[in-house]
Amino acid sequence: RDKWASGKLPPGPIALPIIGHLHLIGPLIHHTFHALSAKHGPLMHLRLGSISAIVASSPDMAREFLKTHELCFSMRAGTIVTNYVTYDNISFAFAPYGAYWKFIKKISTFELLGNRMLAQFLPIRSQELRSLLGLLHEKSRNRGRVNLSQELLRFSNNIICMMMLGIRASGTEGEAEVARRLARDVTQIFGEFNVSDFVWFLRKWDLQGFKRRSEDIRRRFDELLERIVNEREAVREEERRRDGGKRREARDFLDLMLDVIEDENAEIKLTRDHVKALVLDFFTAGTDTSAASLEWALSELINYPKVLQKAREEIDRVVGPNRLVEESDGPNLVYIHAVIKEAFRLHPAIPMITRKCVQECEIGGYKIPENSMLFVNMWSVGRNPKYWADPLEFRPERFLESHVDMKGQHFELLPFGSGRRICAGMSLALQELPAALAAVIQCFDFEVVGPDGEVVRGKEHPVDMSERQGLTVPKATDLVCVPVARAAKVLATLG
Ligand code: HEM
Repeated sequence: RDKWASGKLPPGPIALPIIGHLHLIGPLIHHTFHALSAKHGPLMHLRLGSISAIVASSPDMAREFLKTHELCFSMRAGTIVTNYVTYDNISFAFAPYGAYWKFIKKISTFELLGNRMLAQFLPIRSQELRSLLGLLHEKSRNRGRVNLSQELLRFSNNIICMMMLGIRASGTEGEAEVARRLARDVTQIFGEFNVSDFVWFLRKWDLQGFKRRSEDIRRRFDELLERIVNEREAVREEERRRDGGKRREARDFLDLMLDVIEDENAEIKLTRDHVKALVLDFFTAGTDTSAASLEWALSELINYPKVLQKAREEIDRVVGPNRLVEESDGPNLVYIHAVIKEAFRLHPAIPMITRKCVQECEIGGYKIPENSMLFVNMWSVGRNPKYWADPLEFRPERFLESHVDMKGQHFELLPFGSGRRICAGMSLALQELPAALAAVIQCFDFEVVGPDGEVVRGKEHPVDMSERQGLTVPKATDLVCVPVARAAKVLATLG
């Protein structure tokens, strides 16, 4: 409080005593911040109970915070729930910027999500894609319905589960299914507003039931992981006995991590809890984000048939009528990439990049207090007519002539964030997403099923585009469709 008294804070609405601006916060926080920044400008200060929050809503401000003053914002803003669920804050995404984070960053950049592993897991990604297309094909034979939101989630979760733990969903009660449900629960609860985080005298209270829910999530996750790690340790032991003590080549993330635990000379000593927290991290960071991004891109294509047609023309031109799109086609699918960028502009899976200020600094002539939470509202930037003509139109052409990429250097489009804390799974996502989207539209047309269970006919934009609250923002209502097969020769190759 003393610090706030000296130095000028960025502008913001008038605060109420004690709660500050908490009463203004709606369930979709990025919408609230978008509306408020339209009035108070691209650099705004809010008082959320006893916590100072800074909201940045322009490319220039994003650059100031994420690049110019990167080190002051190199930590993520954790909450009571994230601290607890991530095994008391030992995950990658919520770890403070320091030796542990650097160690994990190195492993994930060069080993787990490095080029070698991405290439090693290519057959898994292709297999999962084929399995998704196979299901759609099967349904298309008798005009069956498919909940695409769920199937896309299963697709991305299976890929992550295989990369992390070597498991995939084969039924409805398998371990990967449990992991999939957990991943959604985690991203949902991480993005909800817990008043106890902001009003100090409510810290001990659990007015909204967050404590109970997070305990339930951590217990379910812990049980699942204990089982998987125990089984894996038994297999490793057995293999070692059989192979005369020889260490086997790491097959997935879990193997890699167990190697580090056993390595007495490792730079950082990891425990089982670290491994669990890291697995949780990758599950939640990698599952929902990829699925939601595909869900939004596909929904926009269904709502904009001319764009869909253009995307297909490109696929037909680049890939031809006889084979399925592959990841290696990616660089030639220029329009598909523009579609992905346009979908990210309007629907960044993580709408706000959230960090914590670890050192007081001055930005735009204003004081940014230490410990304040930073929200860079990329959802808002993507919808601002100052930066985009007709921002609400889905028009991938705007990216065809532009130099804007998604790798954190162009601050008008930051779907994966920027700087040191940029998304660890960006390369994986940028390989997986275009190929998956292209393959789905190469093989199928979709008739949308509305909330009344009937196929929607004659409506200009048949897919409802409202958003669900959470750290990641998927569609509020599932995308349910009747798939209609269109590329017979390609489908025949699926077997
Ligand atoms: C379309 C897919 C994805 C999107 C849109 C996305 C987006 C993001 C964003 C916006 C951040 C915050 C970056 C920042 O603070 O600057 C992030 C962080 C992170 N992402 Fe992703 N992500 C995706 C897929 C993945 C995948 C597949 C994985 C892992 C397999 C992953 C792992 C992570 C991790 C570990 C972090 C935290 C990094 C850190 O704190 O240093 N993400 N992601």
